Amino acid sequence: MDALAEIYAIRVADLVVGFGRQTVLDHLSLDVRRGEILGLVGASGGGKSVLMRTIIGLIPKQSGHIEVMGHDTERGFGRARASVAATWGILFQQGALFSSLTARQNVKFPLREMLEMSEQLQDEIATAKLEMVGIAPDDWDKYPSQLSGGMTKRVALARALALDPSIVFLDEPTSGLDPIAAGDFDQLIKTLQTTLGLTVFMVTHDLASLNVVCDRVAALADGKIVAVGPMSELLQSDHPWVRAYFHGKRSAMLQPRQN
Ligand SMILES: Nc1ncnc2c1ncn2[C@@H]1O[C@H](COP(=O)(O)OP(=O)(O)OP(=O)(O)O)[C@@H](O)[C@H]1O
Repeated sequence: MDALAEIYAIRVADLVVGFGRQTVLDHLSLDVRRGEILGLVGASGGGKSVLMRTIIGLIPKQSGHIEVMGHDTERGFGRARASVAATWGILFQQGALFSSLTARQNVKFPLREMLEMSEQLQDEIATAKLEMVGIAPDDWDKYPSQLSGGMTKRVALARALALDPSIVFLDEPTSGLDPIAAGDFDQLIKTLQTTLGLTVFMVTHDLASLNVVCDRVAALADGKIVAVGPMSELLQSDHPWVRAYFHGKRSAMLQPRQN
């Protein structure tokens, strides 16, 4: 493995992705360091989900280069591709739990699909993951419709962690949660980063999450990453979109009002 692959979990270089005549990502480059929590911000419809989905291979790229944990994601299908895919877990925007399966069965699902192991071992791993994300035993056999929004996100996170990935992709993990539940979820992500050494790639509009949990923040505008660095640096950025995002009317509302 080359020296850069030891530093970076994800390397995206000169990536172009589009649909028909629309170019969404226009020669975009971004490196995500191993073990960091990277927050991705950008305008609605700006291409954050497209970037995430292209990295994990759900959307084809037109050109450019993507490497995950030192592997070119394009090279080799079958076994090699499966081993790359097993290095990440994904929490989609809508939680996306299977509604006909209980919390525990949802977490068992990837174990059953990807590994050969006894039912008992699947149960043990699933319950360990549910405990890790703070779901109490009374809730393990509930169906998604019986769980709160915050619990659903936690179960979805437990499922994303089922195969012990080294990277997790989170698409707006705190959307729809009240500020207390969102703060608890942020804390959980931070704890998992430190205890498991996870690399976290997180799309979010949540200013508090960006400020509290992200080691670095990347801003996507006009199909490119226009600024990347710790939040303190992003706040100093001269880029017009980044300035508008962090210093616009809504973020100003976070400051106490001067009467
Ligand atoms: N499968 C697809 N086919 C065609 N167009 C698509 C597809 N997926 C996304 N797009 C288009 O790509 C653009 C970027 O969408 P994307 O979902 O990445 O935005 P986003 O930055 O995640 O927005 P939001 O913050 O609102 O979730 C949009 O114009 C969208 O319509």
